[in-house]
Amino acid sequence: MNSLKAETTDGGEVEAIRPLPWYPDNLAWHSNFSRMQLRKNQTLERFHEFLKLENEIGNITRQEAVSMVPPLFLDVRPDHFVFDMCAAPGSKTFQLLEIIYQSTKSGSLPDGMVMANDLDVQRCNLLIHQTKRMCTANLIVTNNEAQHFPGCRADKNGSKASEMEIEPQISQLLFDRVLCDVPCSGDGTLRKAPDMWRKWNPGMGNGLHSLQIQIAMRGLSLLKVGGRMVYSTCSMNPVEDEAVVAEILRKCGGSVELVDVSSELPQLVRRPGVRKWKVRDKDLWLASHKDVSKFQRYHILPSMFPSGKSYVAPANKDLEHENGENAISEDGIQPTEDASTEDLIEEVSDLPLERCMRIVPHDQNSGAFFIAVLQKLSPLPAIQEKPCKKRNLFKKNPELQGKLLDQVTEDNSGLEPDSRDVAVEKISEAATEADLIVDEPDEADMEPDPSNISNQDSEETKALVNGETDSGKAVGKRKLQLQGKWKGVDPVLFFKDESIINSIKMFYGIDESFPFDGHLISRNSDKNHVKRIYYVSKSVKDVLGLNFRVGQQLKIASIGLKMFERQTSREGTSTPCSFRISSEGLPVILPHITNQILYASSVDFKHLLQYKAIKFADFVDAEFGEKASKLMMGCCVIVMRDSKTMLDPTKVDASTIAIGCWKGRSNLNVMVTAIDCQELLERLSVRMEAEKGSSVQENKINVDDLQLNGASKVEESETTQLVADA
Ligand SMILES: C[S@@+](CC[C@H](N)C(=O)[O-])C[C@H]1O[C@@H](n2cnc3c(N)ncnc32)[C@H](O)[C@@H]1O
Repeated sequence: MNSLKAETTDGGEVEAIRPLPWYPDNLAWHSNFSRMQLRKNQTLERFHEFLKLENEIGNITRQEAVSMVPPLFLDVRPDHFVFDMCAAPGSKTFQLLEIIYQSTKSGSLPDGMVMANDLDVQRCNLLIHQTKRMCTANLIVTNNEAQHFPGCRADKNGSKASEMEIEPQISQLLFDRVLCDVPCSGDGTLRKAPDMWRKWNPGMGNGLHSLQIQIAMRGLSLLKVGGRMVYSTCSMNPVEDEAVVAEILRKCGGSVELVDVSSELPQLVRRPGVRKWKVRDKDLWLASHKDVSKFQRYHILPSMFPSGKSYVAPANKDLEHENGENAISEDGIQPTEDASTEDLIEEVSDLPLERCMRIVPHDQNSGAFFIAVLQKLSPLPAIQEKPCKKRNLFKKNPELQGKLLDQVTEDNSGLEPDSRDVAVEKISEAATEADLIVDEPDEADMEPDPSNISNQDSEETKALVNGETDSGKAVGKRKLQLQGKWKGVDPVLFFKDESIINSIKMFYGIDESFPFDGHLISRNSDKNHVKRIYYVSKSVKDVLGLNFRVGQQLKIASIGLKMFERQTSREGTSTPCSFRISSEGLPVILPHITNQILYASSVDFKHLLQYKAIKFADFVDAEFGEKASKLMMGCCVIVMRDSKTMLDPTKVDASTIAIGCWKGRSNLNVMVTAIDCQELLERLSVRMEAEKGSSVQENKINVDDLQLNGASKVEESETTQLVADA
């Protein structure tokens, strides 16, 4: 750290890395070094290399500073079930997992979990890659439309689902916390993405407004009463921000509160949300829905304005020219192309939107972000709890349908002759805005009746966690789903092959305290060809035990922690257990392994990492070599001996260094990737130096200062941070 402080580049003082004042426990750091400086200066280059390595391993995450704010306002606890609705590429998901793991002892898993969802498959893959570094059994990654995220029903027949807190009337999985970081026009990133200056136009925000409302509403319907949801965008456009928040507050009619969080994170400089704004459509400023012409009416919605009020044009009154240019409102206000904003009478919202937060770049040298914290006070009005079907819209209100249809047909006299259907669709939208939807789920949305599921089916059904269906009649369809044949998604199956599970338990001497039952997952419906076995936490297991609604498949892209991998034996020898322990899973199962485990001196451990394979006779500690030669053929675990493990070998914690090896006929082979070996060697040299009591040499970065084994964050450039794995 001191060497970084002293560094000068290009003749000028370079500010050393510093903690972000608003991030709790100094866990986020900022640095002003440019990429050029990091490359040119030798000390900084080493620092850069260190950052890259630790980022790859998952000890540090580089991230936009303000992008880390929304999870902080979620007030997440380790036992929380958290839903990250639009999660890719996953920086906030990683942060949420870190918080959940914060006070969890090594070798045990937190009680909570994170469900991270994103619609975009490729971005989902980035998210999976990003969160893989966390090595967590408490994560489900899904690939669904957030606004139609499947609901699920509690299994009333005593499955684990019943242990979860489920609102009885709604009977679906509910979350303690929801992060709703919606897709937005992204103008808040203009500083770091100058390209945005050319691409941006106000239509981008207008086009996203409805989707943002739908996603936020779905988030609130999946939130527990008493739970918190954070709505955020990296846009400063009120149409995507305050207008969305105002509309959801109106729709929720008192069941949701916009929380005043002015006393939380006091060092974060923020500005209050706005209560008045105008809406831009192409080159027109619109102050109220009154100003909206009939041609604009289908993309400029009442909810975009501060009052949220809809003004339907009076019949037979032509409010604008045929070409739709200059709209004249009922008040006679005529916005023109060069209308100045002062000419228009502004609406002011009567909602406490000043409780929203606007973070602007020039306040604390960051990107821009909008954040609103919402709390669910009571169940939402029934109408909002389920996604609605437009075709059922007027089932209970044919009169209204007739009235609106007449009006639309009249209003749309200029439309193509066959556009009546389009018009009906538009009425549906208008009615949705006016909360006139009659919510009647059609058959495909009906919940399966658990009493229709036989015992055997029930087992099978529980085994299938990816898109269950059972109406009693639809067994054929369900069988197909059980085999995981639906498009593009691997099935998620509980792994129950007793012979394999027992061979693993016996071989590694896994003690009884380690819960296997129902925690193992495979993604291959052919039992004989299971290559990987994943481990899931109790929380994830419980979610999988729920019955997701018929027709609403939960598309699971990734789940749990890769714990065991099938290993064909080397040297043609047979081994009693065909599954090796994967590096990712090792920290979780390590405290429970009693066979095939040895403790090596730091010197021998270092040699293993350096040379990757060592003959038994070549170990410095001959006794260790002897013990290694007596291990069973196959996978084994080598732990680095330190003062703690010397006294009690079962005392492993976050600082314990262990690797998977292969015990062959004459040597031990390391089964760790090259990058992991490199990181472990770095860590080892720091540890060995510390043990020797010697101070760290000059010009060498003290990685402990940077909290190598967790917990530091450093900003690489103006807008990039490094977040450590807690
Ligand atoms: C602002 S980004 C999310 C950033 C993310 N929370 C993070 O911190 O890394 C918005 C994400 O929403 C996704 N998205 C867009 N439409 C969606 C939808 N209908 N349902 C779910 N995700 C959607 C996009 O693919 C994009 O990854």
